[in-house]
Amino acid sequence: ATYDKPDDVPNIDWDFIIVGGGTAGSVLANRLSENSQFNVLVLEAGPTNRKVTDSIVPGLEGELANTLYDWNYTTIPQRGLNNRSLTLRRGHILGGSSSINGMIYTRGSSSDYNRFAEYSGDPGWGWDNIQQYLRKHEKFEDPVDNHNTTGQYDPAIHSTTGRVPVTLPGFSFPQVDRLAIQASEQLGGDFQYNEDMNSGTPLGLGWVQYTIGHDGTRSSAATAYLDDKARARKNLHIVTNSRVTRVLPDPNTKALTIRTVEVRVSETSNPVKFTASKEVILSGGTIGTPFILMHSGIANADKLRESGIKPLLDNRSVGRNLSDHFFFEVSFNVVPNSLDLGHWGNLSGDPALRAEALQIWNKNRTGPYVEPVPYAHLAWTRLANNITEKFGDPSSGPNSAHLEFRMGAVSPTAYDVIAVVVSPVSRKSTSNYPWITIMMLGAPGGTLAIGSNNPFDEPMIDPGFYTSDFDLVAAREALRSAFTFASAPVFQNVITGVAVPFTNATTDSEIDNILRNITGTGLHPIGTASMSPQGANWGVVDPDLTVKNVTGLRIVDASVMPFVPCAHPQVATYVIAERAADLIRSAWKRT
Ligand SMILES: Cc1cc2nc3c(=O)[nH]c(=O)nc-3n(C[C@H](O)[C@H](O)[C@H](O)COP(=O)(O)OP(=O)(O)OC[C@H]3O[C@@H](n4cnc5c(N)ncnc54)[C@H](O)[C@@H]3O)c2cc1C
Repeated sequence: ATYDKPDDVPNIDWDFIIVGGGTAGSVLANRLSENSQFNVLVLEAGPTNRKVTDSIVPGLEGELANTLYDWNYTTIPQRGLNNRSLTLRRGHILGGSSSINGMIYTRGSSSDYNRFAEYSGDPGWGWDNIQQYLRKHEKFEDPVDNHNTTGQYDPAIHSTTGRVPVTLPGFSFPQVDRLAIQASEQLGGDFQYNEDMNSGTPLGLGWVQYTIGHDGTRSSAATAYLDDKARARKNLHIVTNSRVTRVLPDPNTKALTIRTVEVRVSETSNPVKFTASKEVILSGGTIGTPFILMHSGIANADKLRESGIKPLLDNRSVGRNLSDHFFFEVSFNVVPNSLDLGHWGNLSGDPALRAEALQIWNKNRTGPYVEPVPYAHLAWTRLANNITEKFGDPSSGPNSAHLEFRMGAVSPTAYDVIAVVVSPVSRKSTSNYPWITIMMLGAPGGTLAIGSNNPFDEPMIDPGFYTSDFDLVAAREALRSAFTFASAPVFQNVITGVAVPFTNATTDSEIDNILRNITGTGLHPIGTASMSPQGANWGVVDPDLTVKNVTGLRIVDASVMPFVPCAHPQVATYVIAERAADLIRSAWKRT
């Protein structure tokens, strides 16, 4: 059943309460309620995903920014970015960020998962073991336009029996696609063709895959895991517009036990409480989960006291270790009419064309709106060894990338350039948890946005881009690689030169200043409630994702990843949630 306010929820003995019906939360809701013995309650702060056209139509993804469906976070001014603040979008809707994201489907490298396993001491997070969860999660389908996909992906490594529809681009500019493939053939090396970047070895250039179905609609955790069949289960109850402000301790137990949540619809509404007999599972995401923990008194006790919050448990890792990707765009001017974009050349700039694209999508689910901005190819590359030797290697191993390039004849603002979007994988410091980035509870000498103890205040988010030498060196190298790509002979009669703002930049310091002015967040923050080995005195959760030194509380979302994978992280999030469901079910089978 679904409800749109907590007051309507019937009085039931809950086994599990899931906080956040986002990417991971929706997976858990489905998998745990497969057992009809378990009563499952999902509390989601945002509204329903149903009938939200901008979420359903892939081409309208950009329209979701800064709406009711977005938490609309802003980072604190970034020292490394000439003091600019960045917008940090997060889904505020059933399905969470999977309902508003860019739908790019990338698994990362095998060593990304093997590093999770080694770091946590649990081989279950390794690449071999997660294959079963990839199979449960993915449902590969033919692309919308039914084109011949031979050589564009490797069917042997994809599942057609999971829940989330995934496909290849179903709308393309064939001439532009040929240019990318020819450039790959001509350049080889970093840009050599990789038939399927989701094999565990992502390096090279290949075709992008999307969480979009054969029917040309977005597949999200909500559409795939909270479908009509799941919603009809008598033991699954989903309530939207319900913001969890705190989790509360059981006053009757000696050891810290947390199975109660406090919910408020608005800042002025009365709190409503729900209690689970088995577990409360936090799936509020990389920002939402540590935010709830902090307001509940689980974080650095000194910082909590400074904010007027009574500490329950002193855990200095909560909210730290945030890692994200950063990105910038490099555009190249082209010879007029050298790109064959047919009718759609000015899609992003012409409202009439956009209306037409939507009309076509509505009529038969085809046309340019079957995709977000149509980048047909991605490339994943590594930095040179002399750089990683000097600055350390933030990647998980030699088959893992440092840089991602998204290439196409499109940029978010124009279709008449060759655009290469570059996402260097951000630096991850080598020691444990030094990279504080959600500084909700105070930077040294700073003031706090939640010093008021008000869970409706904004968190202070600090991704810390370009505060280490590595970041700028990596970004400069990424820019050089983009130039290398554009120098492929196949572009000789197409590209006339790099566009603004890089046109006249020659020295490192000029380039650095531009990078500081244009770099944004890749929208991939992870790690603020990271897993660590069982019994470690750092980290937030054990490898089974139970919160350290607390009974009854688990965390399942992107915040538990100790490292950001060399990938857009939704697949890793889905996989973590699928495995977590197994861990939870087996934990409660034994009792
Ligand atoms: C605009 C955008 C584009 C992206 N593009 C891509 C992409 O193309 N490919 C890719 O792989 N990844 C992409 N990502 C990242 C990816 O979507 C996320 O990493 C992933 O979905 C995170 O899943 P999660 O379960 O951790 O959090 P979320 O999916 O964000 O779920 C958290 C849920 O908890 C709810 N919540 C939070 N706090 C509370 C509270 N106090 N009470 C109740 N509910 C609460 C939220 O409303 C939300 O529904 C993108 C993200 C964004 C925002």
